[in-house]
Amino acid sequence: MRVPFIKMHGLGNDFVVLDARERALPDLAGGTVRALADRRAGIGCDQLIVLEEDEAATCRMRIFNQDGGEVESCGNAARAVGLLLGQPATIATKGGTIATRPDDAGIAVDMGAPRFDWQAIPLAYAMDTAAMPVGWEGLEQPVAVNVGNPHIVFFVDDSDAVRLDTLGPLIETDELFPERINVNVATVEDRATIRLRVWERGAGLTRACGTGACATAVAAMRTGRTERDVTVHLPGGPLRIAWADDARITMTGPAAEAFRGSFDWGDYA
Ligand SMILES: N[C@@H](CCC[C@H](N)C(=O)O)C(=O)O
Repeated sequence: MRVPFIKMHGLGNDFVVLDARERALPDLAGGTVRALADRRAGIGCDQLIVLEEDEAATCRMRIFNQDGGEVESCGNAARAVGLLLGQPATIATKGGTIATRPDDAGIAVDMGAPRFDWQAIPLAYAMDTAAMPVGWEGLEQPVAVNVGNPHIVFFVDDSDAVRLDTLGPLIETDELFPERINVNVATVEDRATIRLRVWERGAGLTRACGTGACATAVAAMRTGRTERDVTVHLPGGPLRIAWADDARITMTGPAAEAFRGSFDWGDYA
């Protein structure tokens, strides 16, 4: 079976997008996702995205990390799919329904409302998620937030100096996080500007993470570090994040299509 795909990215966080709205795909096993996402032997991507029909929304977006696991949300993929859909659209995900619309700066996404309860992150046991009494080798007192998927945010003097390649996997898999976690290290440059690097659950270091930018901005706003409208600078470029009224988060930034191709399902099944 020949399957067409679209290679897309948001600030360098890249995706293989499969459109199963008109022609259903066979069941996606973790091994198939890993093989397709493999940068040496497969097509290569941080996340595999599958678009399906949805009864209530414009479409459903399923998100698979490079490690094969299916997850709840992906901010950069939301902008990429928003670009494909072209007009104001709603996208159902495991993490909730989000809304996209074209904007002068690319695609604007209504990402929904953040959650802060320890059970909603989720954490293994109760604690204050605004200043968690935990630490890993100098990274201390993080803020936890769920923006459809789980994030922990460390505010540090210089995010570029943090050994995220070794600390990221350690924290991601700590038993405090029953569903593992995305790890953000952020430096507040001023009250409207944040510098951010992200170790993504199931994908490792990426050029950008949209939900990481949302979680970090909300964590900074919630703890009084910034105003309610900030620019978050990731290695791949900037995203604008607003959280005006303690309700829904708006993320605005670019998305791009890189190329289209097709593959033989049997080569990866
Ligand atoms: N790259 C994404 C996030 C993808 C999912 C994440 N790794 C998770 O496991 O929750 C983004 O742009 O938000």
